[in-house]
Amino acid sequence: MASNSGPKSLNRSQNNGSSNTSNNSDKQVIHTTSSSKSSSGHPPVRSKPNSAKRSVTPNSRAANPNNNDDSEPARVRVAVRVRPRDAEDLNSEADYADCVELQPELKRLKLRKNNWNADSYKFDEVFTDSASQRRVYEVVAKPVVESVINGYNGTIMAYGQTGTGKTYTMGRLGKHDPSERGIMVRSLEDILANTSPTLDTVEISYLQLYLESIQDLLAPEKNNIPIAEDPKTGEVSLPGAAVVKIRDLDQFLQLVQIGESNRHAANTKMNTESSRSHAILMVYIQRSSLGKADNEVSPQDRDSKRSMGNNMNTLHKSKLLIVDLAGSERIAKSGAEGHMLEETKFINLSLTSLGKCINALAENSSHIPTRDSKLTRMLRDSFGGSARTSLIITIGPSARHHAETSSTIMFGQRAMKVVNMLKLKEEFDYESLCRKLENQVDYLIAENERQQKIREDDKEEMEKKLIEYRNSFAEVESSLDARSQLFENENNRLVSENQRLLDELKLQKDRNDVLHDQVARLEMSLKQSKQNQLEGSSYQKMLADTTQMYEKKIAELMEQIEDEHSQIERAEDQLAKVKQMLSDHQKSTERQEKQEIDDLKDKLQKMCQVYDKTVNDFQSLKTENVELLSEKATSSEELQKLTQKLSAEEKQRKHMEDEFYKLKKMVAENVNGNGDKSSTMKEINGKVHPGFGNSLSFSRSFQQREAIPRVSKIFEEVGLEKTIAMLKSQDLEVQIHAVKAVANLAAEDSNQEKIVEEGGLDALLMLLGSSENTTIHRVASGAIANLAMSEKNQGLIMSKGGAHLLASIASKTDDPQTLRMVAGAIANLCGNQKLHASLKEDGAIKALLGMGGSGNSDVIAQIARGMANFAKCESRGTVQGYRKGRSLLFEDGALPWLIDNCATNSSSTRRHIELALCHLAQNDENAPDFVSSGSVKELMRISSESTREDIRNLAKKTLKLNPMFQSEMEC
Ligand SMILES: Nc1ncnc2c1ncn2[C@@H]1O[C@H](COP(=O)(O)OP(=O)(O)OP(=O)(O)O)[C@@H](O)[C@H]1O
Repeated sequence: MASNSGPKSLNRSQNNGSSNTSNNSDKQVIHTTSSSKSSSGHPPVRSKPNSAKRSVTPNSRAANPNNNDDSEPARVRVAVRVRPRDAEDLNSEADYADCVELQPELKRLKLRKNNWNADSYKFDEVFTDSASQRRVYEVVAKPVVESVINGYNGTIMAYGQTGTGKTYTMGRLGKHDPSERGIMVRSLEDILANTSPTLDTVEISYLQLYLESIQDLLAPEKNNIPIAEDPKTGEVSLPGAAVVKIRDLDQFLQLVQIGESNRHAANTKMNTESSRSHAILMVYIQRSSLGKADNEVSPQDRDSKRSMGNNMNTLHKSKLLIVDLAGSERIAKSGAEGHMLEETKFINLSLTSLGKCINALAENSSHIPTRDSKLTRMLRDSFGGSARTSLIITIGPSARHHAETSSTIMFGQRAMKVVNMLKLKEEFDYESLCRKLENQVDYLIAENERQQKIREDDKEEMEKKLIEYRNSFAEVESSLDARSQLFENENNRLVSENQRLLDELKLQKDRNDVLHDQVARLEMSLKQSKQNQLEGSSYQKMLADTTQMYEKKIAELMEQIEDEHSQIERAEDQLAKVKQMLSDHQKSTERQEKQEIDDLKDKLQKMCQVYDKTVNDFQSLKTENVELLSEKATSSEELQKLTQKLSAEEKQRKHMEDEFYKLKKMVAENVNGNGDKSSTMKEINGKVHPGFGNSLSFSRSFQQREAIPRVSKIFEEVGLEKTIAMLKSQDLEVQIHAVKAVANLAAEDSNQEKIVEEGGLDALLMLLGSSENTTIHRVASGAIANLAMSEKNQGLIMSKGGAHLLASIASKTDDPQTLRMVAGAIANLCGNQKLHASLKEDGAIKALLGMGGSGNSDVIAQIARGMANFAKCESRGTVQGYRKGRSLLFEDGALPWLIDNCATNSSSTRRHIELALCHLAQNDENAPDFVSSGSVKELMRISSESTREDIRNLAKKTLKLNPMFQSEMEC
């Protein structure tokens, strides 16, 4: 009930006109604002009357969809209840029909005006005399109770004539029969069931307003309790009243019982049990949002908590007033006198005042006379305020009280027009928050002190450890410095050592290659020597024949001398002696030569062994580079020893030659005395080739150890010209001896020019073309190979069809030695770029590659050398710009041959092949062949795996410069 001093906005009346007729009442509107509300228009409350366990409805606080600042309009709800007829009514044979006609299904009540006329009134509910206490509670009180539990203020009030059942409806305790329990008990039952005994608080005050004095029914000594009003909110409170916290329903029942006993009751004529005071039960509920799970707190509460920075305890404070008004009877009718009259006046005063306020509210008056009585002051919030209010008006059935009944009905009708604005009251629990913060501060202070103590205790220990750590760190640091320096020194040493080893390795490789070439040549010489050795017997025979021829000539001379100087016996004797001496010496020489040959054979055998050992050593050197130095030293030492031995042998041989010439000279001198015949010998000696007998290279000397004494005699006799002429001999044996002699001479550079001049080259080529003898082929090819080392001779060989002849020989034989010689000859020719086209045209390149089919490593080595020579010349020509076009080698299948043989075990051969590939790859016009044949991979392998750094660099450079190779590498 808002007063003029209260907020104007809270004064609302439903402007739907009068409801005293059925037509008007149909226009009434009941406002509902929440979909969660029950059918009665209020949020549901779970009722557990018989349950000892108290629980909170999870969503009970979500009833108000509006936020805290919004108000919700709610009209005062009014129900009418008719008391059953009592004994007096029965005695007077009063009938309802004489006064009211109930239409509960229509929620209407007809008040009979006379026998033919009645007024119909619409209420929110109409209870007949048979309505149960439970139903009345469910319909009238429970919605208000739910609202209060949810934080709104609420009022449930009974208004009616004395004896019509107000106290029965509101205050019945039902101690013996729970079904008899009235609204007070049932309300507390629901409140306790839906609040938390630990988090929420339920308290009550029980008062009566008697003679405009507020008395405390729980503390009767408290009388005339003043009403306090908050000037800002208009909140009414009774600070002097006892407030008792309710633990359970039994406690509440006891308290109410106590209060009832203290309630003043006076007999009146109308009702000896009549209540002469307004009884007011005030229930205070305080609910905390703390300690609840989010699903137990309404969204609004959660939002509110968040907006407060969380952890702020939100308190919902609400108040329920359950008012059992004193009876509203007429003074005259009640017959009250004296004190009772005074009571009645005050009762009527307060009720009249309440009626006026309600009328004013119903008529939307600007003045609400709330201050006219303490009752209206106390109920200020219940009518026109922020509380949800339900009013139950009680009427009797008797027509005798028609006027009171009518008055009561009209009171109820007017009350129905009052609309309150419900407002959720929420405040923060600063007290508990303060307590909590204080506790937290205490805890933090204690924790801080504890931590401080721990830190102080640890500080000294930490400082000690810090000093220790620093010392340790310094030690470690200096140790690290020392180790770092050590590592750096060691690293530098290793780097330089590595570089030195690399240099040494490179040197050793170079030496190895040189040595390998020497060994190859040595091997070739040895093989030739072997061959010569095999043919030694023929030379011996020839020597014997020669000797025999000399003896014959000597004999002839002697006969001539005898004929001419037969008389000179002394001379004959002397000659005989000389002859004897010569004979002896010849025999001796033969023995010596035989012995020499045997010795040379032994030495050759030993040398072969040394050679084999050297080869083995070199093989080991290839795989174990570490042993290279020692092995090479051994080999070199052995070779040096052999060279020295051979040199000694050569000296010995020369010595024997000199002795032999001396003897012959002596013979000659002794024969003719004046040396006339010596001219023949001189002539012979003069025809000896100037190079013959000169100091030769190691290999050359070695080859000639057996042959030279005999060959020298041949040349002494026939000379180079005749020897070359002997190449054309019909006698195969002579041809063979001659070709071998020429071949031996051709091995020496200084002899080559002379050989060519004397027609040796032509003769050799002729032999290649005409002879079918394998030895001739092999030896002649070898000789041509040697001659082909000279650029001048290369041109001659080619111009004389040498390449074609060599190719022809290659196609005829499968003798590896012959093939090796032929391949070597062609390989030498390949080193002359001017001859390339002819070589190709003459089939020499094809023949060269074809010889690889022999599988002989020596032949393959010569082919590889030829390819390298050819490719190198082409590359040089291309770079210098005098050559263009794709390599001539490719047409004869050189590239696949090179790729196929690239993995050879021979390092020398492999090096030649790698060189050939790299040179070929330098010509851009060869690149498509490389790409299409997949040979770029081999170039990539060479660039990273070749044992020769210069070849690796050449391959890298080639790959880098050619875009086709680059794109192929990216693929
Ligand atoms: N609905 C009811 N069912 C049965 N008995 C009832 C009912 N209503 C009232 N009574 C009985 O009627 C009598 C009067 O009721 P009650 O004392 O509650 O009236 P009242 O309106 O409170 O009167 P007063 O204003 O004088 O206090 C009581 O004996 C009560 O038990």
